[in-house]
Amino acid sequence: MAGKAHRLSAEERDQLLPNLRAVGWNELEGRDAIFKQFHFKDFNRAFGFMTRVALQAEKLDHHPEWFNVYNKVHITLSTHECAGLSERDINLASFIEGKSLPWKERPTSLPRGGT
Ligand SMILES: C[C@H](O)[C@H](O)[C@H]1CNC2=NC(N)=NC(=O)C2=N1
Repeated sequence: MAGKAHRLSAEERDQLLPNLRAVGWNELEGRDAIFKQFHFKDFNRAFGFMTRVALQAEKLDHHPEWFNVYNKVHITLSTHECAGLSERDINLASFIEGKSLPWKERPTSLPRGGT
């Protein structure tokens, strides 16, 4: 991992977060982190998704906080090193939204607070 993580500036957030908000990521209240709920057809698809994200997380040396029950995966991204949102979180979220997901297995996101 090149360099130390720094918390995103207001300008960086203005530039980087709208794209992620548009696909269902939200900023948490009370913590500098982003959150999204994924909903898959079944456990196999949820776990396959988690496996792809896990392998990429290892590559990036940047890991999600997540929770899985059956076909639901809740993901929180934040950088412990700087106690907040950094570019690493944006990179991991971008991967999650893109290359990790074969088209057919793209999850549909749930509104926050959904079940
Ligand atoms: C030692 C190792 O580089 C660090 O603990 C990495 C691993 N994965 C990480 N993941 C996240 N989300 N934040 C970090 O600061 C972080 N740091």
